[in-house]
Amino acid sequence: MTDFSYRDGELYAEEVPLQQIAAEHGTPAFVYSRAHIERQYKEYASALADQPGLICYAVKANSNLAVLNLLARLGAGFDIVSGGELERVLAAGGDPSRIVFSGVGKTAAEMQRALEVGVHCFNVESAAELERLAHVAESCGVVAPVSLRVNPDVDAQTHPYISTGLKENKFGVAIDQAPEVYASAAASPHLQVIGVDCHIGSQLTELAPFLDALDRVLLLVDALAESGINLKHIDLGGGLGVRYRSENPPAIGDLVAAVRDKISARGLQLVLEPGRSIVANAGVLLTKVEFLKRTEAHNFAIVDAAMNDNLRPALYQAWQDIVPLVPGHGQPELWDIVGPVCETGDFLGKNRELALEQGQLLAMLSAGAYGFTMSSNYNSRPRAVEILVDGNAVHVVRPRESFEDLVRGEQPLP
Ligand SMILES: Cc1ncc(COP(=O)(O)O)c(C=O)c1O
Ligand SMILES: N[C@@H](CCCC[NH3+])C(=O)O
Repeated sequence: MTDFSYRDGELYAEEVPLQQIAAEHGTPAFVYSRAHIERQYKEYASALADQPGLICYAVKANSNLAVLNLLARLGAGFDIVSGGELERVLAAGGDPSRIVFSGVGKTAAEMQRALEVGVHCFNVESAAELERLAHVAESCGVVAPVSLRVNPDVDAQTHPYISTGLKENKFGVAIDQAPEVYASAAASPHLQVIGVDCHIGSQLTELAPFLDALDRVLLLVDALAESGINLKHIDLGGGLGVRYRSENPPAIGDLVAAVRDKISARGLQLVLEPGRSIVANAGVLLTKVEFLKRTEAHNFAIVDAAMNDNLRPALYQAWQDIVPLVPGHGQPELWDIVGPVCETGDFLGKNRELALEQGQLLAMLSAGAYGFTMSSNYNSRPRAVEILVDGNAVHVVRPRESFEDLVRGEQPLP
């Protein structure tokens, strides 16, 4: 994580010591590096420089308006999965004509709004959704641009909860049923078929599953062309993994080069939907040790961040590094780093070798993706502040929720 580095024994975000941010803004706090987000996006942009297509950042990874605005200014498109994400992209200045709308359960109201603002296309995930979209388009008097998300039945070799391209997953139309669904889309006067989409999972650390899925989708593209349905683009989804611990995911450039090689002869535009690989290592979660508690079985460090701030360890047994902002003085021991939430599953890390003391500040690394966006108010805990560092500048891009925020708008019975 080059944008978060130790200098003189202290952890910095770009040019700012994280201790200073914790002192001024409190903990828990998500801190993002602008430079990191820009660099990752530009790596995709330069890999795709001579290739017509779109980089549609997956908003679910980190939907902070400042992050979206930064990406919009760099020319990004967006992959959204809800009406809420659509409004966030619009509020951040994103270009609707660069939005792809994914998700298995789009409501009629969400479809209508997306048609009103003119999204690039709907990634349709079932025959029933296609039918609904045709009705909504007809009632709005417009033609809806459609790309079918197909499920290629490929094992992405990732955690089962974030694998999406197997036939037992709920996502997409089974690839062998796709020709039939395409035929009905092509026959509708309210739909315009423009592409094909597939997304096989997240945190992929090998090229093979991407290319395997691509091969299967290209067979479909060719079969459709033979039946007179000519597609303009192929959307390969997101999913490129990052290093949390010792993973070695393919470089962005290598992934794009391998894909381009396979699609170049067909003159297709390439759409990608990266999320994690742009923002994961652009963020850390700062937290403070509230108490140390030694029991017969474990040493617990109870910190002020919890599963409501970062659900990934509880949900996927995900491992993210936890480091001190300034190294502790004592002997390192093994600690379970746990939060204040009343759940045994509320942990940020287990068996971490650290020299800890009460009041010490820690950073959970690689927390820029699926951190704040999966956070909740469970146990009526206010959500953390989000901060973006840009060189020397520190911007609070979403204030910490207050206890008052947590009760606003709710009414006791009259
Ligand atoms: C349809 C779709 N596109 C893109 C992404 C982004 O994935 P990642 O953050 O792994 O790049 C996801 C999440 O897995 C997704 O479901
Ligand atoms: N939320 C997941 C990724 C899921 C991607 C959404 N399809 C994670 O934190 O790793």
